[in-house]
Formats: sequence, C-alpha cells, structure tokens
Amino acid sequence: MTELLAPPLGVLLVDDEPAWLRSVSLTLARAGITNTVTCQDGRLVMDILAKGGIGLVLLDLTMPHLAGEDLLALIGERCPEIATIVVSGMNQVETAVRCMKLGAFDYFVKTVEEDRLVSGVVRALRMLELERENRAMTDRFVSGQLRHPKAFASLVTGDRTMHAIFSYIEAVAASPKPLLISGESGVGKELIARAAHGLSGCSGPLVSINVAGLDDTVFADALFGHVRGAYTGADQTRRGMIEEAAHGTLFLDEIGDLSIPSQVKLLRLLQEGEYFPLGSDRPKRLKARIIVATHRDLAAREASGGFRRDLYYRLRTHQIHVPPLRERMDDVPLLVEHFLAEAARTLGKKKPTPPRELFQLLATYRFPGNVRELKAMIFDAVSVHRGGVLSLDTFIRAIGPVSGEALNVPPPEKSLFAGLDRLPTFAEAAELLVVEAMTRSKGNQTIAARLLGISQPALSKRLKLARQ
Ligand SMILES: Nc1ncnc2c1ncn2[C@@H]1O[C@H](COP(=O)(O)OP(=O)(O)OP(=O)(O)O)[C@@H](O)[C@H]1O
Repeated sequence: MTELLAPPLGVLLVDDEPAWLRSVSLTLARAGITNTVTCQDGRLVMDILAKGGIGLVLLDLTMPHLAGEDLLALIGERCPEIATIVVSGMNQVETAVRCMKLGAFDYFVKTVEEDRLVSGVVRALRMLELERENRAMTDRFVSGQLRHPKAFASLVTGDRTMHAIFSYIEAVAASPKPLLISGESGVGKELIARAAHGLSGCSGPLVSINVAGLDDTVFADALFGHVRGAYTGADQTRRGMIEEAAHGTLFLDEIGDLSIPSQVKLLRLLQEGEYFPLGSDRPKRLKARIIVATHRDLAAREASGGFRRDLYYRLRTHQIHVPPLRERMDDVPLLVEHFLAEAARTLGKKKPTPPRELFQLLATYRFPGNVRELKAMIFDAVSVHRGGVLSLDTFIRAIGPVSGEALNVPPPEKSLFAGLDRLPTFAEAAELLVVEAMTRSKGNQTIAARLLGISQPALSKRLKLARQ
C-alpha cells in the first residue's frame, strides 16, 4: 500500500520532453501519487518552487537553456528542504557521482523499470514526511507553545509533561499512522484521543470501541461488519466500525487485552489497508486513522508473548505515555476547582468552597484511580453538600483506611535509623513519629492521625501528654 502524506507534498517533474512528462505522471498516479506538477522549461523551476507546496523534484539532466546539473545545484542552494531525484538519459557513473555530490537524493536512468522509479519516489516522500514531522515537533518543543490550545480545553493541567504531550500530539495529528496512548486507568487517555482526532483535520467521526474481553468473532463482526446471511442470525447487512469511522478516527481502547487471533486480524488490516466484511469476498479500504489506548505495559506484554511484536511496532509509530496523577500532584488543586464547578453545574447547586485541609489531605493520597477517582470523589461530596464550606468527611471515607502503600509519601532511601547513634525506645520513637506526622500535615491533626493510623482523639491525647 502506498501511504500518502497528509496533506501530500507535491512532486515537480522537469523535462523538455512532453511524452516523458506524461508517462511519468501516469505511472505515479497509478501508484496513488497524484499531486504532480510538470514543467518543460528549466528556467521556470525556481519560480514554481518559490510558490511552495513542492517537496520533491524529478529532474532531467539534458535540457536546453539551463543544464540539469546547474539547476540541481541551484535547488540545493536555495531550497535545501526540497529533495531532487535525477532521471537522466545518460548511464554514466561519473555523472551520477557528480549529481549525488551536488545533493541529489537518488539517480535513475530513464530506462529504469517503473516499479523502481516509483519506489524511489515513495522513499523520498517518506523521508520528507519524517523530516517535516521532526521539524514541526522540534519547533513546537522549542517554542513550548501550542498552536491549537482549544483542542485541549477539556484537559485541565498545568503540568510540563502533559504540555509536552500536547505539543507532540499537535505535531503528529495529521499523520495517517497509528497513535498509541498508554497510561494507567483514569489518567485521561480517551480525552487525549479525542483531542488528537479534533486536530487531525479529518472530516469523519471518532468511533470508539473497548476491545477488552471481545471474543474474536465479535471483534471481527464489530470492526469489519457483515453481509446478510454471513452466519445464522445475520439477517441484515451491518456496516462495521471501520466504515463508520471513514475519513475520521477509529479508537480502540484497552488494546493490550486484545486476543491473539484478533491481533492477527488487526495487523493484516494495518499492513494491507484493506479488510473483508464477514461473508463477503469484496475487499473494502481502510479510510480511518487508528488510535489505540491501553493501561497495560504493552512492551512487557510483547516481551512475555501476550502481544504480537509486529503489531506492537506498527501501533507504536507515534506513542505517548500519560503520567499518573500522583506524578503531577500540582494538578490536583486545578482539577478540584474544575470538578467542583462542573459538579455544581450538573447538580444545579452553588459551587461550594473547598476547605484548606482538603488539599493537604489529598496531597497524602496516591490516587490509584487517577483523575477519574478524584472526579468521582468531588461529585459525591458536592451531591451530599448542603451549603457553606465543603465537608472533609466524604473524602476521608472515599480514601478509606490508609496504608503505607496508599500514602503519597516518598519511601525512605535508607534505613530510618541509619543516622542515629542508638535505637530509640518505643516512647521516643512514638514521640518522633508524632512530630513528623504533624510537620507533614502542616499541623492538621485529622491528617496527622491518618498518617499515623490512629484516631484523632488518640493523637490529641498524645500531644497533650507531650506538652505536659
Ligand atoms: N486532565 C483532565 N482534565 C479534566 N478531566 C479529566 C482529565 N483527565 C481525565 N479526566 C476525566 O477523568 C475521567 C477519566 O478519563 P478517561 O476516560 O479519558 O481516562 P482513561 O485513561 O481513558 O481511562 P481508562 O483506561 O479506564 O479507559 C473522565 O471523566 C475524564 O473526563
């Protein structure tokens, strides 16, 4: 399958022989490369290139007015981002070497087979596509600015890693290749897939399917559709999701849970760009961009044989990993404000004021369910809220009994007692723990008590005793 660039770069064919121009245009068009422009006069080439849109020039060497080699040098000097393939009537090694030294991307003699010329053109276009993508990404990273911040409006974050992800998505949004989004459950992978779809410039819809637990037949039926009579009970023709997503995006969620037989089908679809609806022998073309997401470590699944290597490498052409919420805790206050407003709007209530202790409490939590868990906590708290300052109780209940695992406190690098000359007594250790918990909770007894795994009255009693 010839994968075209989106939007495709133009190819300029330069030769004084109209018959050659016609024949090469047709050959390229048959291979799906239709964005060609022809020129019979070498003197006009630089003006055409100055107008933009051309990525590749196919240049004849022997032309009147301006020699091909001079033109090749001129293109290299003034338009270094444009690739030139020389197509010459002369089969001379010295000429080929001279042209390559002048910067030609490739050199063909005119008698070359059509297939080889087409592969040369496709190779050059792919290289240009990669360069263009790389340049766009570098520009975006260097400037640190998003060109389309509105596309990410539903994602609330002030985190640098998240902003780098947004830049990357902008850079690869128009690519026809798959995008793999990984990250724990609830980090916002689906929102990111929607943003990527919004930026792709595709006119079609985003069609989502969760493929976890689908047996192979159901997967094939859902994606490829079927014709009437394909199997018992198939009394209507059904369009598959690939067709529904035509000119848009097909989003396959939980791809790490796809069965091996379904992985084979997906791989074939990506390799061939075609599929057969169940019961049909007429192939249909894949016209949708594929985005996949998983909360699993796909590299580890591939290494353990649970995921096909060839499919994994195809899917991860573009890839991003969304960090868990506990690695971007500065986002918590922003998200709390956002969800408080959203919950109040949805529930028809006045937006409650969060107590100061709420942020201290949340800062001690690891959020195994990530943003989804925080959102649910806030919606629950706002639902039971009766006015004034929001109560901490629903949050304390949601977080549940704390264990060392759930607390968002960095583990000690070495032994706790490494710096001490002697081991403290129980009473001394208890006192040290109380002081440490009060420091970490910034003096809040409710949170300190949770950190210590005791009740707040028990802590209060210890503090009183310590003061005596
Ligand atoms: N940065 C964010 N800003 C606002 N809302 C967010 C953000 N991240 C996630 N959410 C919300 O959290 C919930 C979970 O997000 P989403 O479904 O995109 O996560 P996911 O990573 O795809 O989860 P899963 O792996 O379980 O499918 C959604 O309600 C989403 O709107």
